[in-house]
Amino acid sequence: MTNDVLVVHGGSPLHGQIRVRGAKNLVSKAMVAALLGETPSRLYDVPRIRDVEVVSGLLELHGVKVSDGADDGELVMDPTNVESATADEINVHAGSSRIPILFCGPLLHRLGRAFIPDLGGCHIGPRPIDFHIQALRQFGAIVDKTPEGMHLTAPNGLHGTKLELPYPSVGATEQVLLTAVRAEGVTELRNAAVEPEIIDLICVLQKMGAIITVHTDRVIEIKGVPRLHGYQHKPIPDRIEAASWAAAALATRGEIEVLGAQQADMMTFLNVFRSVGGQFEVTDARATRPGVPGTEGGIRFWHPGGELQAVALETDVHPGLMTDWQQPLVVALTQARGLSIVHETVYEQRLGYTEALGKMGATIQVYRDCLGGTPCRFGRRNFKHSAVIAGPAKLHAADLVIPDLRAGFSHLIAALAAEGTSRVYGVDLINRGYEDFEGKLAALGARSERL
Ligand SMILES: CC(=O)N[C@H]1[C@@H](OP(=O)(O)OP(=O)(O)OC[C@H]2O[C@@H](n3ccc(=O)[nH]c3=O)[C@H](O)[C@@H]2O)O[C@H](CO)[C@@H](O)[C@@H]1O
Ligand SMILES: C=C(OP(=O)(O)O)C(=O)O
Repeated sequence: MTNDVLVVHGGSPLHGQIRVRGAKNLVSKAMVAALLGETPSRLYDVPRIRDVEVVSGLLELHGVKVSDGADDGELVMDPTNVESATADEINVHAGSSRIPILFCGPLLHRLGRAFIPDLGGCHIGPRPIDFHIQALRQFGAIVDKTPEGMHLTAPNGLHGTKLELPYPSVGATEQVLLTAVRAEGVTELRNAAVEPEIIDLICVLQKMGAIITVHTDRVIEIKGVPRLHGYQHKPIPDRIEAASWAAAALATRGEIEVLGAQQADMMTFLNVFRSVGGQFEVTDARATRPGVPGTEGGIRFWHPGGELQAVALETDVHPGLMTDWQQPLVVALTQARGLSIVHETVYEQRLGYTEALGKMGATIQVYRDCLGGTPCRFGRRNFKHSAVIAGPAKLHAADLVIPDLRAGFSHLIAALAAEGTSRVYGVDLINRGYEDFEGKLAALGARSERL
């Protein structure tokens, strides 16, 4: 049995090189897409994270054979037996991830019915699924909600439709894509999410035989096709993990090269990183002579010495600043001189973790008002979704309990930046989205051990 507590001896800069693999928020969706194909799919550079295990388990319950390919990180998914699977124990996956909701369309296409257990994922707000259900109903699904989950049928099949999302939700956009690709007729989705992970999922679906057009202004058009085949795909790298390590370099006054990190997907983050006073260099991949391996590209992030500067920032849908970058960045902002303002506009309860940073010596005040540029959906309601961070603060060690994935990583960074020895409880949650983070910490010279 593993002990879920990491003892972190903080106060030393992190230095070194680590590598990020395929993005958690693409890989899990690409795995679901494999269900839509009639032949096996291959995904490369898949990270060993808990969410991949959960989705593998779900696919297997539905009759997809999931196995490792010849290369490290290669996953082969063979969906040829889906029609004969019983999926009896689907409820064991209740609460473990948000991905089950994306099985609706693929299962309705293949089996004409689906059961979706209660969802999990990070507790960062109520996370309703009303857009998903509305969209599925518009495609022709009958959705019956019970206390254990959702039962769906499509007695007359699924048909293309015109939809407009009330907010450009990533999950609801993926729901529409995964349903529309094999629905009869054309689907037009307005106010769609256009995160790089969505575009990469569209690439996967196109490789499978789908016909999808991404228009300007968040409009996506999908022409349904009767059948799809398997794909081979190397996912976009994990830009959330890359930014998390970048923030760790800044908060600990260190230097980390993140191999695999891609500038184009991180532009907004890089602008903030530079505005705070962090420095980075994009190290492009270089080929060498034939027969000699080239070097892999990435981004090197470092603290240049001296003081960091306070900034005002607002999270938003793409191309805005990702909400998942917010928590690691805030730890770095505790070290910046002046008052930083953070307005979280994507999730209404994603600042709760700042309380623990306060116990470590950070000065952070949270507000219900929309501080910063634009009023958001959460203004004048009871959500503490803005924060003012006064720095620089001297962080000291503390006992911390990890509340969710990104907040967990930010607690870890805070413990690494703080003087003294912290105990971080519930650290296994970080494995949900960060591959071998303990190995990477060791490679960067961090001093930590399991209790
Ligand atoms: C596994 C995965 O990819 N997770 C990411 C995905 O989550 P996820 O897909 O769950 O996030 P969404 O983009 O759907 O959520 C954005 C906002 O829309 C709201 N909403 C969403 C659906 C719905 O039916 N009704 C509704 O009101 C949510 O409560 C939230 O306030 O995108 C988020 C926003 O980039 C990221 O933080 C998560 O890391
Ligand atoms: C919120 C996140 O993930 P999930 O949607 O899987 O809970 C995240 O990756 O930070």
